[in-house]
Amino acid sequence: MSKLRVAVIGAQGRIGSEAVRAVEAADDMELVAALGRGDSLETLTEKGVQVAVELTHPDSVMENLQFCVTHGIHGVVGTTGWTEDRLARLNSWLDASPRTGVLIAPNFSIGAVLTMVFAQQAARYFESAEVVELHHRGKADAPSGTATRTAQLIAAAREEAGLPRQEDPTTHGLAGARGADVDGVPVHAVRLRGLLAHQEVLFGDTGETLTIRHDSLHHSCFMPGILLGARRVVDTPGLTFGLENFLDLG
Ligand SMILES: NC(=O)C1=CN([C@@H]2O[C@H](COP(=O)(O)OP(=O)(O)OC[C@H]3O[C@@H](n4cnc5c(N)ncnc54)[C@H](OP(=O)(O)O)[C@@H]3O)[C@@H](O)[C@H]2O)C=CC1
Ligand SMILES: O=C(O)C1=N[C@H](C(=O)O)C[C@H](O)C1
Repeated sequence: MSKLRVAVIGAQGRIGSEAVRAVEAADDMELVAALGRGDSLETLTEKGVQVAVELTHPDSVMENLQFCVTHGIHGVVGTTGWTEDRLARLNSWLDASPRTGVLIAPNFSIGAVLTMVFAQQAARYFESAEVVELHHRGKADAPSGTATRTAQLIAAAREEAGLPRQEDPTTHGLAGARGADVDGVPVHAVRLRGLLAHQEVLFGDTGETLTIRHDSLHHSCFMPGILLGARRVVDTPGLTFGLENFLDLG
């Protein structure tokens, strides 16, 4: 069987360099391009790339994906900073290229995906919920894509269960002290040298709290998810949001 022809965009970055090694080590894949800033996207078509793994920057991802989708190259996207407007633009490119698939994964690590699933399950049972995400000092976006997605899932689960929007009793405070409001769920972002990627989801009700914590300790934790995404996206046209869609979570 022929090997999947894969490119990594953002190949010199923290996660991109790890992805290059992971694709090179995968028996069923061939790394045919490793692009950094300033490299021509035409390389992707010249090398016959089937799947581009996009791990760059919120300022770069849209241009890269527009090129990929319009040239029928599938995308596995870890880059964060997604908004409704950006998703709508991506969907319009996909509509015009109906056989092309794009996976956007706010987080490729199994533990982080499970954190989101568990948070979604717990949300209906607690009066209050907040998210704290902690990352390395080099991160461009806040809150993280994972924390944003987690808060959105919690908010949706609360709404489905008929819970009211959380009321904030704060009447005196500094701007930002209560975090960012993501669909009514406060999200707090910490940036600290020495950290990689960590998240705590805090739930509280009368007389008890529940904390769900996940720690990414090395970029290798994202690699099985990236490889799975590359294998699955070629048979999954359109936009898939979240790695959980490619996992058999029951
Ligand atoms: N979904 C997930 O599981 C994960 C997602 N991420 C996300 O991945 C993204 C990258 O993170 P990280 O590796 O830490 O960031 P880095 O800054 O370490 O790496 C990004 C790399 O992309 C390069 N780059 C920027 N623009 C382009 C472009 N147009 N073409 C090619 N290369 C480009 C940068 O070059 P230069 O240095 O010149 O700017 C840099 O080498 C972030 O959005 C982060 O949130 C990270 C980890 C896990
Ligand atoms: O920038 C990072 O490092 C990470 N970004 C992703 C996010 O924004 O959620 C995934 C993980 O947290 C690492």
